Amino acid sequence: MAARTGKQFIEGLKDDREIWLGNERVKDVTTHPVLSGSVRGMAGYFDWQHTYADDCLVPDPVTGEPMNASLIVPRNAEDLEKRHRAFERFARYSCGMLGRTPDYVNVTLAGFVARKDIFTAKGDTTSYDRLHAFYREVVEKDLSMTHTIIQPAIDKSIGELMGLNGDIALKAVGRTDEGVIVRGAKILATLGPFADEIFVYPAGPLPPGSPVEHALMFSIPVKTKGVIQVCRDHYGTTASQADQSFSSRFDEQDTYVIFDDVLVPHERMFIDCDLDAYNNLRAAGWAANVFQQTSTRAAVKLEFAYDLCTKMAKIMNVEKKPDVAMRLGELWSYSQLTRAATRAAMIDARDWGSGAFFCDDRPLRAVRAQMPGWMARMSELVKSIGAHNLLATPSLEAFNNPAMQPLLDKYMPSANGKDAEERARIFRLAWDFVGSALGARVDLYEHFYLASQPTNFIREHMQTLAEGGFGVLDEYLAQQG
Ligand SMILES: Cc1cc2nc3c(=O)[nH]c(=O)nc-3n(C[C@H](O)[C@H](O)[C@H](O)COP(=O)(O)OP(=O)(O)OC[C@H]3O[C@@H](n4cnc5c(N)ncnc54)[C@H](O)[C@@H]3O)c2cc1C
Repeated sequence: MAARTGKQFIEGLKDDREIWLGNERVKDVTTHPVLSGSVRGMAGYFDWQHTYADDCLVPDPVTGEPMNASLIVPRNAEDLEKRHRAFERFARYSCGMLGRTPDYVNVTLAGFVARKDIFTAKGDTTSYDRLHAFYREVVEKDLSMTHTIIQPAIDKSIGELMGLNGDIALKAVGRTDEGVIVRGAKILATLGPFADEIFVYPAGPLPPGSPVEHALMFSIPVKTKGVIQVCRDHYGTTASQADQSFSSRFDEQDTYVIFDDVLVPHERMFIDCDLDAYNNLRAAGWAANVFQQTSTRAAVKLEFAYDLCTKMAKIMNVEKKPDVAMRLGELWSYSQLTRAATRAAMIDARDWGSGAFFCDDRPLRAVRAQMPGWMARMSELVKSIGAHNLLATPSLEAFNNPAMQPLLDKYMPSANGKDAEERARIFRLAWDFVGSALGARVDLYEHFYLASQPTNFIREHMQTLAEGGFGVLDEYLAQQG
């Protein structure tokens, strides 16, 4: 089965996965009253790839069947261009509100597959063969993957694998003929309850001297015995799509994952207690590969925010008022800087080794480091432009009520000649975007999903320091004689 439909995606979720929501073990995520709206939203993504097949699907080079373009193993500029079109189209499905549509982890996996050299550095191809076989399974079954890669550092005063942190962190604790037994936790797994596979791979290098048992990379079905997912409160609602366009469909959920003595079959273990492979993988172009997807989503989301804010301003007749125009221009600049960085990164793409053709990572890393700040500012701008109007928003169902409708039409119209219903629709959408419970969660997501802003700034400076800076100062000083 190649590129699935929404219906096929939903069928795939009907199993005995262990998902806890509050104190309830969810029997079936697809029919659960609180979660089913999210299932519908994610099913829509799978239908979307067929609706926009020209952008989202490419022929699988092995079978010729349609395949999600995010699974292309990138070998040249044309591959990057094709998958860029898919990222763009997928981001437009939710206007960037869904951070973890399956193309995110697909592109990660395809990037790892492109770096065969890292897995075969010691002359053994077993790990790579397993990874490649898994990749083929993802392509042919169009599986949806979550990833969970961060150690649950509970005590932030010590290292991520020290003391209590090390006790809780995921590690190999035993072996059988069938595979490796793993125990411990990881944070978080966005999309976890709605994924087919849970993919664990290196988040960053482990400190020198770390126990090798933590150096793991594998993927297993979400339904595997012992994989326990603890949900946060769900912010998806049962409201109509018209009233809460995002919250009714796009809460992708974030779970805390416990691996309670889980058997990982050998054929699904890609890095088995190998510190070198673990520590080298991320430096082998991970950011250059994945940030093409994340920056494309960010650009779409920022452009959506610009359009939304401009529409709100027009409804109030203030789109040319200097203080509002200044804020709209600020928002525009974030969106276009993100676009420009993505395009520049694609233009300067190169072979990173082993024929892996990834973007130039520098513009993408720069944008990534800024993005938590830009997204926070975006939320602030939506709120400052929308102001009280974000709450003066009758339900769209109220317009069907003969007693309410004339009142709403008379007292809550737009300033620009559009009707009251249009006004309510736009301001409701804006509130759902940044002010609802889901909006607050998405704000947190943007702050942390690719590490916090301080972590990014520090990392980029340290890398540039190690590379010797830009050389501009030395060149100038040399001119002075
Ligand atoms: C909604 C959401 C979804 C997520 N989904 C996933 C997922 O699907 N898979 C996954 O593996 N992980 C996921 N994560 C986890 C994410 O990877 C971590 O949150 C991330 O690694 C940051 O770690 P942290 O939360 O401990 O924050 P930290 O980076 O420790 O930051 C905590 C605070 O300390 C500040 N700070 C950090 N370092 C410094 C410094 N050096 N100097 C000054 N201040 C500093 C930060 O600004 C912040 O205020 C998700 C997180 C969120 C919030």
